[in-house]
Amino acid sequence: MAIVKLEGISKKYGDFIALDHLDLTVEKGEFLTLLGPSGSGKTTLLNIIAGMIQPSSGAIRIDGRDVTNLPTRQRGLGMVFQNYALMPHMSVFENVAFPLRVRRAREEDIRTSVSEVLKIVNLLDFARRKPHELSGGQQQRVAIARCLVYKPGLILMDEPLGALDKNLREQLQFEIKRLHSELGVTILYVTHDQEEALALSDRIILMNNGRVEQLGTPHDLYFHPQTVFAAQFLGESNVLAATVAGHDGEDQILNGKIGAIRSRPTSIAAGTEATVIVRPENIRRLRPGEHLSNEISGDLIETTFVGDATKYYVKTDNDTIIILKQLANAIPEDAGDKRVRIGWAAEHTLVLQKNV
Ligand SMILES: Nc1ncnc2c1ncn2[C@@H]1O[C@H](COP(=O)(O)OP(=O)(O)OP(=O)(O)O)[C@@H](O)[C@H]1O
Repeated sequence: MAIVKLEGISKKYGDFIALDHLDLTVEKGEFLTLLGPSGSGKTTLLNIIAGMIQPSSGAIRIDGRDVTNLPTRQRGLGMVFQNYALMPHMSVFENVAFPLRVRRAREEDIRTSVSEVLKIVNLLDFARRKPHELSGGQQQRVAIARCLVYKPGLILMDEPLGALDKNLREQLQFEIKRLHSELGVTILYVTHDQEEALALSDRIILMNNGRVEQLGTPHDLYFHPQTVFAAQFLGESNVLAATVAGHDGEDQILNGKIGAIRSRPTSIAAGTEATVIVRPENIRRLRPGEHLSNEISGDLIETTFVGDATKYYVKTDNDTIIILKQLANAIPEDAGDKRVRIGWAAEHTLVLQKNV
């Protein structure tokens, strides 16, 4: 288990700033995910920690030791990448044994350790096969075993499941999560897949243009996004412009194009322009006689079935498109109507200062 500390890490390519003065502490035994769109700096950061890219400025400490100028092999970490990089002419056993042979381990210890990790990744019966005789998911498990075999305290994973289909990804996500809790190793994981980040991580760093947009638990990022970017990157959002008007009883009132919007009180002063965010899954189609703090009428212009849920696109009478999502088994009886009334509770209105 390792603690990683990054202090003021920047990386410039000519005039282009790929990473902008980044500070970060990865706690011992933590599963921390770097999430962000393509080009946001995730791989650059991981490669700087690995020692494969030199930062333009800043320092990296692993377990208190300044490793900024140390080569990769002296940093005491393991790496798993998207292209498994297995040696094609070697058996599964020999691929996994390789890091131990490089470290000149004893033959007997090699046999014990390799068998142990192959058992952990459920590949003991495949030890004699060559990589081309394995599926993509099995090959990736060999790559993970090869990393685990020398028991690094810190494992860096860059889109390790990127090449796999959805079912296999989910299966291996589960296995990686199990390995993490069983071995107590610190894992730094790169993905651009928000669902994967939410499913695996203790904390997520959301990256945007070489900077940390938000750092927090999956729950924090999903339920308390601090910026419109965060709200739109994790999950879906309806984003509406509004101005804080004042209070009515327990609610704060905002005025937007769709009319008055009710939220829980915030510290944003009356008269301030704000951005209102409402998650599609928090908006419901209302049955006759049913009421919520926020209600709007409109025309149902599109319905999309997405398997476990149905998405409705409603055009309000003031020409705003609102998306709502309901579990597939929760479709109201009047599902055929074009004219609909939709609503959400005040506690589901998220209010952000404008321009964040
Ligand atoms: N050697 C290089 N020279 C110039 N620019 C580079 C170099 N390597 C990376 N960049 C730029 O730095 C930025 C960050 O790249 P990086 O690979 O870290 O992004 P990423 O978030 O991992 O993206 P992806 O999800 O597509 O892998 C990108 O805009 C990229 O074009």
